[in-house]
Amino acid sequence: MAMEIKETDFQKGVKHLSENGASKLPDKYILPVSDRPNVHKEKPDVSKSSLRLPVIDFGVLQGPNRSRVLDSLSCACEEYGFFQVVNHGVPVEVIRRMNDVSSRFFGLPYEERAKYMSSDMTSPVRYGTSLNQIKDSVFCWRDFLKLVCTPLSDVLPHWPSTPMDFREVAATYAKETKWLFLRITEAILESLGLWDATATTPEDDEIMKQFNEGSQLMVVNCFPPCPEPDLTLGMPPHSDYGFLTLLLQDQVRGLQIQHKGKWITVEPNADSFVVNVGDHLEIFSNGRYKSVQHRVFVNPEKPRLSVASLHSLAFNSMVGPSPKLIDERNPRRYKDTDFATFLEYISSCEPKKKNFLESRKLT
Ligand SMILES: O=C(O)CCC(=O)C(=O)O
Ligand SMILES: [Fe+2]
Repeated sequence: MAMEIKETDFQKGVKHLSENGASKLPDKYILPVSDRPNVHKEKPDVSKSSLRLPVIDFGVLQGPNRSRVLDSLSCACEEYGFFQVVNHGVPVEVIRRMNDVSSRFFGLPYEERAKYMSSDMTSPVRYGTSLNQIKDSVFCWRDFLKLVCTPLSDVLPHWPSTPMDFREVAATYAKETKWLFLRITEAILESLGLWDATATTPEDDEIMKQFNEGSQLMVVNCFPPCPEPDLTLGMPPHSDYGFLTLLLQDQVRGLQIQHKGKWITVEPNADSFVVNVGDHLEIFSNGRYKSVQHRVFVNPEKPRLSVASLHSLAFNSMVGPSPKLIDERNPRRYKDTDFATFLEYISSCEPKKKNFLESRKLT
């Protein structure tokens, strides 16, 4: 790279570096050999290293053959911790507009994006780079915009005001994904024997009320082209904190999940949502459904964008294994947890070196 790169440049993020013509990856991003993605050098044998996630047809789920889809759903959550939802009912136009406004946001001049930078983890909007730009010793090749979505009317005035249609488009997208999350959650609870779509009880209504009033966070991830993608990652291995994540990824490959001890690339599928089990659902299901580690590799030519919508119970509520899933054969496997415990845990050390879920396991 022609220019000399200073710490202040790293803090400005990877969009800034890539726009300033970085032709070599700065040391700040170079991972130890054992942590590198290893996907660009070898010509991947697609059948071995990539995967089409189990497909959940949402239209069929809402019809007379629901039970068949519930079986596939529970297999997917047990075996992969990931599935894709097709025929999901979120209008294609809502998705297209969200992708479009997100890329226009990242196309704004750096100064405009930087208005939303904050080190306050609870801020309703937070723009930044890497995973934790204060603590990470090695940076990852990712910029992000985090939007707290609950309660929407309180947070909306804090969201970016440029591009002009940002708030309207992102709020519509947030509402649509919340609706889909609630319907998928009903199916997940039913697949665990904890909810019945044909005969809901006051107890069922109460649990869905808690999810309805739960918290939602959206993260727009921007992965610009990277000069030496073999040496770094867009996101290091992690699991998602909440109950479920609904992920919109574009047509550029990048997402990999841990499956049978290997990193497997998830094949993008247009117009579908990738949904994954988060730490809270693993705990709530007493270990039956798996919150699986995943990571993102980056690309030498193509920019990649993803929008993750993360859903959990309200920030102050406790999550523990459902009493109905604990018995003599299945003893309680996790301690109860809440958001404060999580924040305390991740701020105690470099996040990617730690595994919150492991710390919740009873041995
Ligand atoms: O970009 C992706 O495919 C994954 C993003 C992700 O894992 C996250 O935002 O937690
Ligand atoms: Fe994730």
